[in-house]
Order: sequence, then structure tokens, then C-alpha cells
Amino acid sequence: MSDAVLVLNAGSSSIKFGLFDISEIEPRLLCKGLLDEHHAKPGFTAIDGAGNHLFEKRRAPGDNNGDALLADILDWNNDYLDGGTLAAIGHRVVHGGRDFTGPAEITDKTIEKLAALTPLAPLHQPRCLSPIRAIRSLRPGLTQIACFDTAFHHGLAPPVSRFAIPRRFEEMGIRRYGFHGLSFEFIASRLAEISPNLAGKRTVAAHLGNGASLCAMRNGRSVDTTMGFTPLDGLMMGTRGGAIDPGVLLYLQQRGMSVDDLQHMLYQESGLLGVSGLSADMRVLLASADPRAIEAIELFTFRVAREVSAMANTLGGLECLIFTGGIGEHSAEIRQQVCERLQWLGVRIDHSANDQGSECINTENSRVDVRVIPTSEETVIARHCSGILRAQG
Ligand SMILES: Nc1ncnc2c1ncn2[C@@H]1O[C@H](COP(=O)(O)OP(=O)(O)O)[C@@H](O)[C@H]1O
Ligand SMILES: CC(=O)OP(=O)(O)O
Ligand SMILES: [Mg+2]
Repeated sequence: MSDAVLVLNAGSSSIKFGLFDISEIEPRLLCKGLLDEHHAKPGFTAIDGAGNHLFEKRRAPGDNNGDALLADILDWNNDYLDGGTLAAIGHRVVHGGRDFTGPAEITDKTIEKLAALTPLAPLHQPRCLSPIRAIRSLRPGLTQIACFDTAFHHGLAPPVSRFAIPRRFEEMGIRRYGFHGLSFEFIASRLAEISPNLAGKRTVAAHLGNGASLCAMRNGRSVDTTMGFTPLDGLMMGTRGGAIDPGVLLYLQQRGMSVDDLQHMLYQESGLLGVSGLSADMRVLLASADPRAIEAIELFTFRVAREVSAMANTLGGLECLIFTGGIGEHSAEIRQQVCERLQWLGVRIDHSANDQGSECINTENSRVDVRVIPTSEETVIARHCSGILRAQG
């Protein structure tokens, strides 16, 4: 066994990991899994690239110390690699701010700069930084590389990147950054693999997971996206409401709501959870007959379709629509509801292809190519790590 990289993807609702062999230019997935701190018995499970169960380690109920769980994964990796070397750990870091426009090797200075961005992604940044810090103390000599959700969008320029507020705030870095860039970068690479013709189309990629955003892209580049300065903007999400009239926030503050309470409401109590009053999990809502669940789903699909139209405006048309993320990949019902609202843009889906979750789900007479493409942020991170390690020799 040769060199490998371990990738950690700390999202808002899960911590995913992937172990990749990087002896060839294109990293090869060896195994992947979920680190589950909230399970009754915290621990992790691992499956191989074909989905076969490989390993499970569980701790006693309540023993959810993140550092101990990471130590378990590192120990298991050691056994699994059987003499192979763990060359680096790659991390998804949600906010790179102004300073990080591409992958970066982690140093104490990097950690300090990334920690300073916590107010811009309070749900995510601490979850990304905590394993980085833990591994620095568990394996001080091990190379760690941060790959940023914001980096794919770093070429966004005015007017797309700009808020209509006084310019002095833009000089402070208050602009639209965009997120889910590692996922969109993966989608762009898949489109190029499927056909160069597809990659050149005016495309909107819909990453619909616990967090959700759209990316307008063409020829492998982001030209617009729905998230902004923080991952609160744009679409409705599991616990985030997306775009909101800022006057609501002023009003609530004037009525005595504290900044912390407001932050909690916007990041943790809104979205599908807030509107349904039942759950942030789309599966639960789709299975429910409660009218509030139905209304939450209706608002979700309405907002996706509305923002797809806005992205089509930036692109000057819509030729390709991609669904990805936990909801986008797995829910035929949500894809159908979104596509129904986009018929005026020429979107037509084949219901049986959609129900089967086929890759291509548009009808022959659809003006828009509609695809379901499973994303892999972990693969993109492994590619960046491999590139950096190769460049270092
Ligand atoms: N079969 C399904 N039908 C509808 N929604 C699903 C399905 N499977 C997963 N999901 C949704 O996907 C969400 C998780 O998406 P994912 O992209 O994995 O999350 P994260 O944003 O944490 O990376 C879950 O909250 C759930 O709502
Ligand atoms: C940026 C973001 O919202 O990430 P996630 O989907 O993992 O919550
Ligand atoms: Mg995610």
C-alpha cells in the first residue's frame, strides 16, 4: 500500500470522512464513512468504495469527546493502511475569507486567521477547526491541508459579488463569497468528464442538503451563487431560512432580541425546522401528512425555483440543471416539484427516469438538460491534497 490522504468533511449536520490512495494522479477512494457524535453510542462506521461494510467502532453512551473519536479513526486508518503511509489530512473549511482563495497547508497562523472568520460561519467554522486542532496535538508532524467552500467562487466580481451598501463596507471585506464550492467544483469536473459540450452549457447546480445553495456556472467556473457573506443567504435550508428582509432583523433587535438569540434563530431554528415545527430532515417532512410539513416543502421548492430563475438571468439563459446534495440526489419528489415550477424556462422531466434516480432525467423535448449527479466534496479535497503533496516532491 502506498501514500494515502484522509479527508474530513465537517458539514452542519454530519462529519463525513474518506480515505484515498494518492499513488496515481487521480485519487482512488479506499473507504469512507460517517463520524457520529450524536449517536446513542458515539463512534464511526466505514464502508468501502463499493458500499460494503468494513468497520464500526462505538463508544459508551455519552462518550462523545470529538478528539477521542478522531483518535479512533486515526488508529483504524493505521491498521487499514497496513504499512502504507498517511501523507496528509485534508479538511473542508467552510470560510476562507479574503485571504484563502485556494487550498492551504495548515500552520498556527492559518488556524488563527480561520478562527477569526467564525462570526461569518458560526455553525461551521468551529466544527471545521476543532478536528484540525485535535490532529495537531494527536499527530503534531502530520501535514494538514485546508480546502475552502469559498474558493471556487473567488473569481466572482461586481455586480455579482457586491452588496448595495456604502463602499467603505466592501473595503472591509463585506461582499458575497459563496459556499459549497468544493461540491460545485466536483460537479464542474463531472460535467467535463461526461462531455465538454455539457461543461460549456449555461448551468445551474442545485446543492440541496442540510445546507443548500445554487451555483450558476459555465465552462467550469462559478459566475453566480445564492449564498453571500455567510452561509445564511439564498435558499431555505434545514435550519436556516435563507434570504430575509434585513428589516425583520432590525425590528427584532429593536424589540430587545439579543445578537446571540438572533444568530441562534437564523442558523438553528429557521428553515424547514422553523416552518414545519417538526423537523429539519426532508425525509421526515415528506413522510408527514401535517399541513405545516407540506407548507415547509412548498416554500422550499418555491425558493429553489425562484433562485434558479435568478441564476438563469445571470447566465443569460438556462441549458442545464443539476441536482446534488442529500435532498437533490435522493428525493424525486423535490426534484419534480422544483422542475414543475421551471416549466416556463423549458424544463421538462421524464417522471420514470426521475423516480429511478437516473443520471439524466429530462425528456427528449426538454430545452434544458436535467441531471442528478452525486457530489463528492471529499474527492475534490483529496485531489487538492495530492496536488500540493506532489508539488512539494
Ligand atoms: N431519501 C431522501 N429524501 C429526502 N431527503 C433526503 C433523503 N436522504 C437524505 N435527505 C436529506 O439530505 C439531508 C442531508 O444532506 P447532506 O448533503 O448529506 O448534508 P450536509 O449538508 O450535512 O452535508 C438530510 O437532512 C435529509 O433531509
Ligand atoms: C456551507 C454549508 O451550508 O454547508 P453544509 O451544507 O454542510 O451545512
Ligand atoms: Mg454538506
